[in-house]
Amino acid sequence: MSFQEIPILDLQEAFDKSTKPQFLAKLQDAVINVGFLLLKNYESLGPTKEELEAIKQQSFEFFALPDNVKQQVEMINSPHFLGFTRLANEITASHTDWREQIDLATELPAPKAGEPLYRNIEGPNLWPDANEIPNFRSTVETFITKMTRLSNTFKDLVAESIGIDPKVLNEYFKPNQQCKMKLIAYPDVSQLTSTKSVALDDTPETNQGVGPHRDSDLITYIYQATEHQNSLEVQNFQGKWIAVPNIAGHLVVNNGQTLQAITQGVAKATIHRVLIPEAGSGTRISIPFFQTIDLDSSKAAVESIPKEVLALKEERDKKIKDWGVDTGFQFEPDVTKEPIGHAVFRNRIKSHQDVAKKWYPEVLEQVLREYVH
Ligand SMILES: O=C(O)CCC(=O)C(=O)O
Ligand SMILES: [Fe+2]
Repeated sequence: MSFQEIPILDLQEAFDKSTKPQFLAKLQDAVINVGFLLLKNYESLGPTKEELEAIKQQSFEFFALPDNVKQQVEMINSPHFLGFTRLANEITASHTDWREQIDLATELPAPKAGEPLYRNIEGPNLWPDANEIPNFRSTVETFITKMTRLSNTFKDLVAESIGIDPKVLNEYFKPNQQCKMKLIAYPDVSQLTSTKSVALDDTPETNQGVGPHRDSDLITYIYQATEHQNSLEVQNFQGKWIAVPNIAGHLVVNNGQTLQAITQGVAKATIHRVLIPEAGSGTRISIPFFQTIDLDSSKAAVESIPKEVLALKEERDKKIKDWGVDTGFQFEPDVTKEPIGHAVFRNRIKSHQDVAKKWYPEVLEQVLREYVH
């Protein structure tokens, strides 16, 4: 039977010699057989309770800003796919996502002319007007700093749990590695009655906050900031949707396709989705942080994975094959052909076609030819 619940891990167990083996065993099982876990007791590296509360407050403030203020930082103004996406203007799995969001990242300069196009994934943020929301930038930057620190340690533990020397993983990173994040607001269904879908002729009857997808990054860390339950769901390998419990102080951690690719498929990038919050439950705020690797990396998968670990992967995949469940089209990285940035860039183009039309019309055309709705 495929997983029926999301395992909970206590990060402090990793820092005590007597509990580390059991921590790594639980982590290995989560990474190979689930693709998701809940993480607690991470404050020594990650954000504190107060810092989480602060970013939640800034999210509410940001989404409450007048439309014209939010639209000053609309993603269409950024060749780096950073900035605000208005409600119902994003597509996943051929349907409208009933959410609004702002994409933010480690503050980096834009690439120079002549560099590969995909390096435009990196660049400066579009910060909302500080007169309107004065504490926004500093709160976001603190959050990025803390999450970067936590994720740097956590990826080493993930590597260790599947028998990879963490030093090998470090070769996929560069100094000042970009990390990305989003503040997302999912209005509850009662707030969506007069809203029109921008991208497609769709209605909230799809119940799609965000459609089924795999993340394309290395590892994602999600802070479910409001108390909504039964919103974020994970598809187990028999096709059953399992709700990710929302427990105060626990971060959701999940594998992305990059981790899957560089671990020879040992780590599974599990499909997940978000449902529209129930009427009267209020707007759901969620804050995912995406740990990414050097876009220029063409380094193939790690070779030095122990046989016992590869055997666990085979065992899992054999069952998935028998169950016959997998869905969704996405550009999957194939580092033997192109640097990882190639696939990441094309996934951004597919998700934000209006931005792509303005900045990369030719690549958009290619992407649309390869991708059938
Ligand atoms: O809203 C959430 O909790 C998760 C969102 C998500 O899966 C994503 O943006 O990739
Ligand atoms: Fe996701």
